[in-house]
Amino acid sequence: MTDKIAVIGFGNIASAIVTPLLDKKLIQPENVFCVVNTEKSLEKIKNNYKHNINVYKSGSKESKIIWDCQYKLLSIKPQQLNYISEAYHIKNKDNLIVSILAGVSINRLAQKFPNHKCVRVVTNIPITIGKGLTGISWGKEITEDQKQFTKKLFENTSKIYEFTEDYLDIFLALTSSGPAIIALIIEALSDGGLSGGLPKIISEELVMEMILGTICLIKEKKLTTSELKNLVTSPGGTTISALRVLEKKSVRSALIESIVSASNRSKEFR
Ligand SMILES: NC(=O)C1=CN([C@@H]2O[C@H](COP(=O)(O)OP(=O)(O)OC[C@H]3O[C@@H](n4cnc5c(N)ncnc54)[C@H](O)[C@@H]3O)[C@@H](O)[C@H]2O)C=CC1
Ligand SMILES: O=C(O)[C@@H]1CCC=N1
Repeated sequence: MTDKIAVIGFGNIASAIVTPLLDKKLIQPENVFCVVNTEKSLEKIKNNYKHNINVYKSGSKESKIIWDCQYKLLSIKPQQLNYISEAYHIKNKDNLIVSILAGVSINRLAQKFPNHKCVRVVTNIPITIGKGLTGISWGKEITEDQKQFTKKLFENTSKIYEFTEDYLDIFLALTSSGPAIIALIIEALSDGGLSGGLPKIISEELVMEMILGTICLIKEKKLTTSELKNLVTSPGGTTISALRVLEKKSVRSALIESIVSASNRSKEFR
Protein backbone atom coordinates (compact mmCIF):
# COMPACT_ATOMS: atom_id res chain seq x y z
CA MET A 1 0.00 0.00 0.00
CA THR A 2 1.51 3.30 -1.02
CA ASP A 3 -1.26 5.56 0.30
CA LYS A 4 -0.70 7.94 3.19
CA ILE A 5 -2.37 6.79 6.37
CA ALA A 6 -3.19 8.99 9.34
CA VAL A 7 -3.46 7.31 12.73
CA ILE A 8 -5.45 9.40 15.21
CA GLY A 9 -4.43 8.03 18.62
CA PHE A 10 -1.49 5.64 18.61
CA GLY A 11 -2.22 3.52 21.69
CA ASN A 12 -2.34 -0.22 22.37
CA ILE A 13 -4.66 -1.32 19.59
CA ALA A 14 -3.45 1.12 16.92
CA SER A 15 0.08 -0.12 17.51
CA ALA A 16 -1.15 -3.72 17.38
CA ILE A 17 -2.73 -3.04 13.96
CA VAL A 18 -0.02 -0.89 12.39
CA THR A 19 3.19 -2.55 13.67
CA PRO A 20 2.72 -5.91 11.86
CA LEU A 21 1.94 -4.01 8.64
CA LEU A 22 5.19 -2.05 9.02
CA ASP A 23 7.12 -5.21 10.03
CA LYS A 24 5.90 -6.95 6.88
CA LYS A 25 6.64 -3.83 4.79
CA LEU A 26 3.01 -3.72 3.63
CA ILE A 27 3.06 -0.03 4.52
CA GLN A 28 6.05 2.28 4.66
CA PRO A 29 6.92 4.30 7.79
CA GLU A 30 7.18 7.55 5.81
CA ASN A 31 3.53 7.11 4.79
CA VAL A 32 2.24 6.83 8.38
CA PHE A 33 1.24 10.12 10.02
CA CYS A 34 0.12 9.71 13.58
CA VAL A 35 -1.16 12.09 16.20
CA VAL A 36 -1.15 11.60 19.98
CA ASN A 37 -2.37 13.83 22.78
CA THR A 38 0.47 13.87 25.32
CA GLU A 39 4.10 14.94 25.20
CA LYS A 40 4.98 11.64 26.91
CA SER A 41 3.39 9.51 24.13
CA LEU A 42 5.04 11.70 21.51
CA GLU A 43 8.53 11.25 23.02
CA LYS A 44 7.95 7.53 23.58
CA ILE A 45 7.07 6.94 19.92
CA LYS A 46 9.89 9.20 18.67
CA ASN A 47 12.54 7.60 20.88
CA ASN A 48 11.44 4.00 21.36
CA TYR A 49 9.17 2.92 18.51
CA LYS A 50 11.02 0.61 16.16
CA HIS A 51 9.71 2.21 12.97
CA ASN A 52 10.47 5.77 11.98
CA ILE A 53 6.89 6.97 11.46
CA ASN A 54 5.78 10.61 11.47
CA VAL A 55 4.31 11.60 14.80
CA TYR A 56 2.75 14.85 16.03
CA LYS A 57 1.15 16.22 19.14
CA SER A 58 -2.58 16.88 18.79
CA GLY A 59 -3.43 20.57 18.42
CA SER A 60 0.00 21.42 16.98
CA LYS A 61 0.23 23.23 13.65
CA GLU A 62 2.13 20.33 12.07
CA SER A 63 -0.49 17.79 13.13
CA LYS A 64 -2.96 19.30 10.63
CA ILE A 65 -1.15 17.28 7.97
CA ILE A 66 -3.19 14.24 9.00
CA TRP A 67 -6.26 15.76 7.35
CA ASP A 68 -4.47 15.59 3.99
CA CYS A 69 -4.18 11.80 4.25
CA GLN A 70 -6.89 10.08 2.27
CA TYR A 71 -7.15 7.25 4.80
CA LYS A 72 -7.45 7.67 8.55
CA LEU A 73 -7.46 5.11 11.33
CA LEU A 74 -9.41 6.56 14.25
CA SER A 75 -8.12 4.86 17.39
CA ILE A 76 -8.72 7.07 20.39
CA LYS A 77 -11.02 6.11 23.29
CA PRO A 78 -14.75 6.67 22.64
CA GLN A 79 -14.75 9.20 25.51
CA GLN A 80 -12.07 11.23 23.66
CA LEU A 81 -14.07 11.63 20.45
CA ASN A 82 -15.53 14.99 21.48
CA TYR A 83 -12.05 16.51 21.36
CA ILE A 84 -11.52 15.68 17.67
CA SER A 85 -12.89 17.85 14.88
CA GLU A 86 -12.64 17.48 11.15
CA ALA A 87 -10.44 20.16 9.54
CA TYR A 88 -12.48 22.83 7.75
CA HIS A 89 -10.68 22.57 4.45
CA ILE A 90 -11.68 18.92 3.82
CA LYS A 91 -14.19 18.91 1.05
CA ASN A 92 -13.09 15.88 -0.84
CA LYS A 93 -15.46 12.97 -0.27
CA ASP A 94 -12.75 10.45 -1.19
CA ASN A 95 -11.53 10.55 2.40
CA LEU A 96 -12.13 7.51 4.53
CA ILE A 97 -12.24 7.16 8.31
CA VAL A 98 -11.79 3.64 9.66
CA SER A 99 -12.98 3.80 13.25
CA ILE A 100 -12.11 1.12 15.76
CA LEU A 101 -13.86 2.88 18.63
CA ALA A 102 -15.93 0.63 20.84
CA GLY A 103 -19.62 1.26 20.33
CA VAL A 104 -19.50 4.54 18.40
CA SER A 105 -22.03 4.20 15.57
CA ILE A 106 -21.52 4.91 11.89
CA ASN A 107 -24.25 7.53 12.21
CA ARG A 108 -22.37 9.40 14.91
CA LEU A 109 -19.14 9.16 12.94
CA ALA A 110 -20.87 10.51 9.82
CA GLN A 111 -22.21 13.47 11.82
CA LYS A 112 -18.81 14.15 13.36
CA PHE A 113 -16.93 13.81 10.04
CA PRO A 114 -19.40 15.05 7.39
CA ASN A 115 -16.74 15.16 4.67
CA HIS A 116 -15.57 11.61 5.17
CA LYS A 117 -16.97 8.22 4.46
CA CYS A 118 -16.94 6.09 7.58
CA VAL A 119 -16.33 2.43 8.32
CA ARG A 120 -16.81 0.89 11.76
CA VAL A 121 -14.40 -1.87 12.65
CA VAL A 122 -14.00 -4.08 15.71
CA THR A 123 -10.72 -5.87 16.12
CA ASN A 124 -8.87 -7.58 18.96
CA ILE A 125 -5.44 -7.55 20.56
CA PRO A 126 -4.20 -10.93 19.18
CA ILE A 127 -3.93 -9.04 15.87
CA THR A 128 -0.44 -8.18 17.23
CA ILE A 129 0.71 -11.70 16.39
CA GLY A 130 -1.46 -12.31 13.34
CA LYS A 131 -4.21 -14.14 15.24
CA GLY A 132 -6.78 -11.36 15.34
CA LEU A 133 -10.49 -11.30 14.63
CA THR A 134 -11.96 -8.32 12.84
CA GLY A 135 -15.60 -7.37 12.28
CA ILE A 136 -16.38 -4.72 9.68
CA SER A 137 -19.53 -2.74 9.09
CA TRP A 138 -19.55 -0.49 6.01
CA GLY A 139 -21.00 3.02 6.11
CA LYS A 140 -22.90 4.65 3.27
CA GLU A 141 -21.46 4.89 -0.26
CA ILE A 142 -18.16 3.19 0.51
CA THR A 143 -16.35 2.57 -2.78
CA GLU A 144 -14.81 -0.74 -3.78
CA ASP A 145 -11.31 0.81 -3.40
CA GLN A 146 -12.13 1.95 0.12
CA LYS A 147 -13.37 -1.53 0.98
CA GLN A 148 -10.19 -3.06 -0.41
CA PHE A 149 -8.04 -0.63 1.55
CA THR A 150 -9.86 -1.35 4.81
CA LYS A 151 -9.59 -5.10 4.33
CA LYS A 152 -5.86 -4.79 3.57
CA LEU A 153 -5.32 -3.14 6.95
CA PHE A 154 -6.65 -6.21 8.74
CA GLU A 155 -6.56 -9.26 6.45
CA ASN A 156 -2.89 -10.14 6.95
CA THR A 157 -3.22 -10.32 10.68
CA SER A 158 -6.82 -11.33 11.35
CA LYS A 159 -9.82 -13.22 10.09
CA ILE A 160 -12.37 -10.80 8.68
CA TYR A 161 -16.14 -10.95 9.21
CA GLU A 162 -18.46 -8.49 7.46
CA PHE A 163 -21.55 -7.70 9.52
CA THR A 164 -24.45 -5.34 9.70
CA GLU A 165 -23.76 -2.83 12.44
CA ASP A 166 -26.14 -4.34 15.00
CA TYR A 167 -23.80 -7.34 15.47
CA LEU A 168 -20.71 -5.29 16.29
CA ASP A 169 -21.39 -4.74 20.00
CA ILE A 170 -21.72 -8.43 20.77
CA PHE A 171 -18.80 -9.20 18.44
CA LEU A 172 -16.72 -6.73 20.45
CA ALA A 173 -17.83 -8.21 23.78
CA LEU A 174 -16.81 -11.72 22.72
CA THR A 175 -13.66 -11.03 20.75
CA SER A 176 -12.20 -7.72 21.97
CA SER A 177 -13.05 -7.88 25.67
CA GLY A 178 -12.75 -11.68 25.53
CA PRO A 179 -8.93 -11.78 25.79
CA ALA A 180 -9.11 -10.03 29.19
CA ILE A 181 -11.74 -12.53 30.37
CA ILE A 182 -9.55 -15.42 29.27
CA ALA A 183 -6.51 -13.85 30.95
CA LEU A 184 -8.50 -13.62 34.17
CA ILE A 185 -9.51 -17.29 33.87
CA ILE A 186 -5.89 -18.31 33.25
CA GLU A 187 -4.77 -16.27 36.25
CA ALA A 188 -7.44 -17.74 38.50
CA LEU A 189 -6.79 -21.36 37.45
CA SER A 190 -3.06 -20.79 37.96
CA ASP A 191 -3.79 -19.55 41.45
CA GLY A 192 -5.59 -22.85 41.96
CA GLY A 193 -2.37 -24.65 41.01
CA LEU A 194 -0.47 -22.36 43.34
CA SER A 195 -2.86 -23.29 46.16
CA GLY A 196 -1.97 -26.93 45.49
CA GLY A 197 1.73 -26.10 45.94
CA LEU A 198 2.92 -25.63 42.35
CA PRO A 199 5.33 -22.76 41.61
CA LYS A 200 3.47 -19.90 39.84
CA ILE A 201 5.46 -20.11 36.62
CA ILE A 202 4.81 -23.86 36.21
CA SER A 203 1.18 -23.51 37.19
CA GLU A 204 0.61 -20.79 34.57
CA GLU A 205 2.39 -22.78 31.87
CA LEU A 206 0.32 -25.88 32.65
CA VAL A 207 -2.92 -23.88 32.45
CA MET A 208 -2.03 -22.33 29.11
CA GLU A 209 -0.86 -25.61 27.56
CA MET A 210 -4.02 -27.31 28.87
CA ILE A 211 -6.23 -24.63 27.28
CA LEU A 212 -4.34 -24.79 23.98
CA GLY A 213 -4.50 -28.60 23.96
CA THR A 214 -8.22 -28.59 24.75
CA ILE A 215 -9.01 -26.16 21.94
CA CYS A 216 -6.89 -28.13 19.45
CA LEU A 217 -8.61 -31.39 20.44
CA ILE A 218 -12.10 -29.91 20.07
CA LYS A 219 -11.21 -28.47 16.66
CA GLU A 220 -9.20 -31.41 15.30
CA LYS A 221 -11.71 -34.11 16.32
CA LYS A 222 -14.69 -31.84 15.64
CA LEU A 223 -16.05 -32.51 19.12
CA THR A 224 -18.88 -30.56 20.67
CA THR A 225 -18.06 -28.99 24.02
CA SER A 226 -20.48 -31.46 25.69
CA GLU A 227 -18.69 -34.41 24.07
CA LEU A 228 -15.34 -33.13 25.35
CA LYS A 229 -16.81 -32.66 28.83
CA ASN A 230 -18.16 -36.21 28.85
CA LEU A 231 -14.76 -37.63 27.83
CA VAL A 232 -13.21 -36.16 30.97
CA THR A 233 -15.94 -36.43 33.57
CA SER A 234 -16.12 -39.82 35.31
CA PRO A 235 -19.00 -40.74 37.64
CA GLY A 236 -18.08 -39.75 41.17
CA GLY A 237 -14.68 -38.52 39.92
CA THR A 238 -12.55 -35.42 40.33
CA THR A 239 -13.91 -33.47 37.37
CA ILE A 240 -17.58 -33.61 38.41
CA SER A 241 -16.43 -32.50 41.81
CA ALA A 242 -14.80 -29.43 40.22
CA LEU A 243 -17.74 -28.70 37.89
CA ARG A 244 -20.15 -28.91 40.84
CA VAL A 245 -18.30 -26.07 42.55
CA LEU A 246 -18.46 -23.93 39.38
CA GLU A 247 -22.24 -24.53 39.06
CA LYS A 248 -22.77 -23.76 42.77
CA LYS A 249 -20.89 -20.45 42.32
CA SER A 250 -22.87 -19.63 39.14
CA VAL A 251 -19.69 -19.29 37.07
CA ARG A 252 -21.54 -20.20 33.85
CA SER A 253 -24.10 -17.47 34.48
CA ALA A 254 -21.37 -14.99 35.45
CA LEU A 255 -19.60 -15.59 32.13
CA ILE A 256 -22.81 -15.18 30.12
CA GLU A 257 -23.64 -11.95 31.96
CA SER A 258 -20.09 -10.63 31.51
CA ILE A 259 -20.52 -10.78 27.72
CA VAL A 260 -23.98 -9.22 27.85
CA SER A 261 -22.61 -6.47 30.08
CA ALA A 262 -19.67 -5.68 27.76
CA SER A 263 -22.06 -5.55 24.80
CA ASN A 264 -24.43 -3.21 26.66
CA ARG A 265 -21.52 -0.97 27.64
CA SER A 266 -20.49 -0.79 23.99
CA LYS A 267 -24.05 0.30 23.08
CA GLU A 268 -23.76 3.17 25.58
CA PHE A 269 -21.05 4.73 23.36
CA ARG A 270 -23.43 4.99 20.36
N1 LIG B 1 -7.30 -2.35 23.37
C1 LIG B 1 -8.10 -3.20 22.75
O1 LIG B 1 -7.94 -4.43 22.83
C2 LIG B 1 -9.22 -2.70 21.88
C3 LIG B 1 -9.52 -1.35 21.79
N2 LIG B 1 -10.54 -0.94 20.99
C4 LIG B 1 -10.86 0.47 20.86
O2 LIG B 1 -9.70 1.13 20.39
C5 LIG B 1 -9.64 2.45 20.90
C6 LIG B 1 -8.27 2.71 21.51
O3 LIG B 1 -8.08 1.80 22.58
P1 LIG B 1 -6.63 1.55 23.18
O4 LIG B 1 -5.62 1.51 22.11
O5 LIG B 1 -6.76 0.41 24.09
O6 LIG B 1 -6.45 2.92 24.02
P2 LIG B 1 -5.13 3.71 24.38
O7 LIG B 1 -5.46 4.59 25.54
O8 LIG B 1 -3.98 2.78 24.49
O9 LIG B 1 -4.91 4.64 23.10
C7 LIG B 1 -5.58 5.81 22.86
C8 LIG B 1 -4.62 6.78 22.19
O10 LIG B 1 -5.33 7.93 21.78
C9 LIG B 1 -4.50 9.07 22.01
N3 LIG B 1 -5.38 10.26 22.08
C10 LIG B 1 -6.29 10.58 23.01
N4 LIG B 1 -6.89 11.76 22.70
C11 LIG B 1 -6.36 12.15 21.53
C12 LIG B 1 -6.57 13.28 20.70
N5 LIG B 1 -7.43 14.25 21.01
N6 LIG B 1 -5.86 13.37 19.56
C13 LIG B 1 -4.97 12.40 19.24
N7 LIG B 1 -4.72 11.32 19.99
C14 LIG B 1 -5.41 11.20 21.13
C15 LIG B 1 -3.76 8.75 23.28
O11 LIG B 1 -2.57 9.52 23.39
C16 LIG B 1 -3.47 7.26 23.08
O12 LIG B 1 -2.27 7.11 22.36
C17 LIG B 1 -10.79 2.58 21.89
O13 LIG B 1 -11.81 3.33 21.27
C18 LIG B 1 -11.24 1.17 22.15
O14 LIG B 1 -12.62 1.12 22.35
C19 LIG B 1 -11.25 -1.83 20.23
C20 LIG B 1 -10.99 -3.15 20.27
C21 LIG B 1 -9.96 -3.70 21.10
O1 LIG C 1 -12.26 -2.10 27.20
C1 LIG C 1 -12.47 -1.42 26.21
O2 LIG C 1 -13.26 -0.47 26.25
C2 LIG C 1 -11.81 -1.76 24.89
C3 LIG C 1 -12.83 -2.08 23.84
C4 LIG C 1 -12.73 -3.55 23.63
C5 LIG C 1 -11.53 -3.95 24.32
N1 LIG C 1 -11.04 -2.96 24.99
